[in-house]
Amino acid sequence: MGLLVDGRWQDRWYDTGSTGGRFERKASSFRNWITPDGSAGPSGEGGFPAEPGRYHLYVSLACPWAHRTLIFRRLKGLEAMIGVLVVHWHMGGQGWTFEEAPGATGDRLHGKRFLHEIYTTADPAYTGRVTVPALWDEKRKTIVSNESSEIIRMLNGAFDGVGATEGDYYPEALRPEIDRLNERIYATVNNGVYRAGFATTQEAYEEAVRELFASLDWLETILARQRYLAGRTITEADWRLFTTLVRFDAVYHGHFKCNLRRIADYPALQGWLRELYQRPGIADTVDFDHIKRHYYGSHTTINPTGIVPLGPDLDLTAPHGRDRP
Ligand SMILES: N[C@@H](CCC(=O)N[C@@H](CS)C(=O)NCC(=O)O)C(=O)O
Repeated sequence: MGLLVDGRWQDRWYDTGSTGGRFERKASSFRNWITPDGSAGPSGEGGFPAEPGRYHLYVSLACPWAHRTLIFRRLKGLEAMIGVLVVHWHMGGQGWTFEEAPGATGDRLHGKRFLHEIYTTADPAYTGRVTVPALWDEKRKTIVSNESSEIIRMLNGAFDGVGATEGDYYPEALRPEIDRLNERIYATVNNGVYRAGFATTQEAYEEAVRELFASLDWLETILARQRYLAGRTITEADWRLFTTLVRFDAVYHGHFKCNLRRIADYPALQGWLRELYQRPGIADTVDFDHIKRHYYGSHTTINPTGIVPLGPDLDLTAPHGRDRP
């Protein structure tokens, strides 16, 4: 685990010393947008038009943020238009690597050994963390974006004119509601599990866990009365929550000590989780082997032995019982 400083790799764990033991996630650095015609998006510069075959996603199958982008690539039928490169599940002293492993692809595009070499190809003087997902432009040889929340918006809309599957997961009419849901879910659930797991003081840990379970209780009440988070239609808000909850009982409950309750203890959340998991093509994007080995094996400050637990026995293929409008 480490980061790049002026284009040079340094092996360092997160610094929580200056923040009272709290883990604070840094903002992503590459913030350009693919748009239908290459005009500039909400941030960054223009020049990234939607073109089949031009862009590739660097992902880890373990990572919930990268998982969002794999799901949107599948939902929008972009498999033939956007390539995928999968890193090895272990994140060690050199960060993410392209070492061979079942389910990893290696760097078929550039033949690099480490993901940080992709970042320095994009920007030789890059300073910052080397994270997945990273959306690569093979034409301009740069990273378009390494911010998952923005990559899924691009995949949702930018390729519609060049043959993407129909479907809008961020429809105009529901945007205020989706934004409201995302805001709380990001802070207390998606990032909340990391704030709990990477906390280095009791106080910081407890604060994160209390907020996390208050949010899960709130989400349970929403999903007990309606099928999806924003109502009758599935939206981006559901998929963003899905990638955290599908990992919850397998890793966050044990490894990150988020153990007041399991998702299996929440009837509505569990049914909703199963329903999303059982949607066409989604189970193929979930790799529990990479997920468990990555978390338990890579975070040596939390789990020094690197032992990966055998359980739990998850049953995501059981009937979900949510066939109502
Ligand atoms: N805000 C980013 C976060 C991405 C992120 O933190 N990915 C993790 C893997 S789950 C990573 O690559 N971490 C490496 C590091 O922090 O050095 C996004 O949503 O795309």
